[in-house]
Amino acid sequence: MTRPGTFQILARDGAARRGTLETAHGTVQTPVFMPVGTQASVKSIDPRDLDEIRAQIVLGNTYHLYMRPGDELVAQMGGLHGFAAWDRPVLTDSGGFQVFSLAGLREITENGVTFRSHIDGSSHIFTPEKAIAIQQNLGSDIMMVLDECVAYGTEYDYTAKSLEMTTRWAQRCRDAHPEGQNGRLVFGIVQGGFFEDLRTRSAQQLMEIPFEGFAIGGLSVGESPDEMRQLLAHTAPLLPDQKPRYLMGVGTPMDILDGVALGVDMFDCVLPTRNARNGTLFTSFGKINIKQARFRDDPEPLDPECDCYACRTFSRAYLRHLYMARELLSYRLNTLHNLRFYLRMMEEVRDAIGQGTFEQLRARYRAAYEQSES
Ligand SMILES: O=c1[nH]cnc2cc3nc(NCCN4CCOCC4)[nH]c3cc12
Ligand SMILES: [Zn+2]
Repeated sequence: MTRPGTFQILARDGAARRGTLETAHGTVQTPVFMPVGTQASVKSIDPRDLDEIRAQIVLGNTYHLYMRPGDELVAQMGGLHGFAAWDRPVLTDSGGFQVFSLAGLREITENGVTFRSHIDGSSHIFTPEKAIAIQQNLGSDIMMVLDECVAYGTEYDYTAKSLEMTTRWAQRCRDAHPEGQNGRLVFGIVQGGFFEDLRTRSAQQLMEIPFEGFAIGGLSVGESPDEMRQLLAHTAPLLPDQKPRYLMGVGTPMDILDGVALGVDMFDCVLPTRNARNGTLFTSFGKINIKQARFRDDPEPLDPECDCYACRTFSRAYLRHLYMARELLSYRLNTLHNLRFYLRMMEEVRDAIGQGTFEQLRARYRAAYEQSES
């Protein structure tokens, strides 16, 4: 087995790269989209479904699993792989972002972030060492450092100080899980808010530390699509060419294609699974909402170009009925379809980079997604 952490670039098309990333639970073909399984489950579908739609790697959230059922219990049950019967790679976020967006009464000190549980109000602290220890208990293949994701609009001085602390925390995370330890990987996270000089400083500091990959954090936090793309265009090329680049929390189909064009290799987002549950479905002809009356007696498959179980088996009329009746099957079929849409798009992306036709692919999706706001 090739050493975990090995990242090979197989083809390039402009700044877009097609590659493979080795992990302790197998090889990941990049660019890759990671379905989000916050509480050790990708909501409403099971590991057999994930296999069928050809998901390669899923994301778990450290904060949620630490809170419930507890990382010690997950470790006892064989880590996320044993607990959730998923035998492919898992990436876990470090919990920092969720603490800032979910937990109450937070305080940030050099040692870490203290907070109150959003479930029962009990108080806790995440230090860099604790964040890594939790992810080790979860059996994560790719662990994220504990970082401070500053809110959109944070002023320069605070952002500058924060990125310095995030770098110190990153070093402590690497020290807590040295390179190569039991085949698990640790990724640094670039911060620096929306200031290009601070992004450069954060990237330069983090690249001094031997991470197996680098994430771009602090984006998709309420900024405009143009602001995100501008910061991405500045930051992605700063990161080591021979290491995977991961854009956290992104995004719409067009955000992902634009990210690939700027040299990003890994993505995660709740959009396909969250939108599935409110009836918003991604198709090769744009985004639709299945509850619209026009689908009431439509006998056609949701998306004739999609190979998922929902599109092979049922009509739009049936999918609309299930949604209007709030049948649980609606969540399952809509989720299967939306995730398959994202995963099939990534398959097309990887093929297109290999053939030098990525820009044509991007233009095709833009034609379908420009008008329906992404
Ligand atoms: O700096 C970060 N550090 C560690 N984890 C993150 C996760 C992140 N997730 C988002 N955005 C998620 C935005 N979603 C878009 C769809 O609707 C739900 C929110 N931005 C993120 C930034 C970070
Ligand atoms: Zn489908």
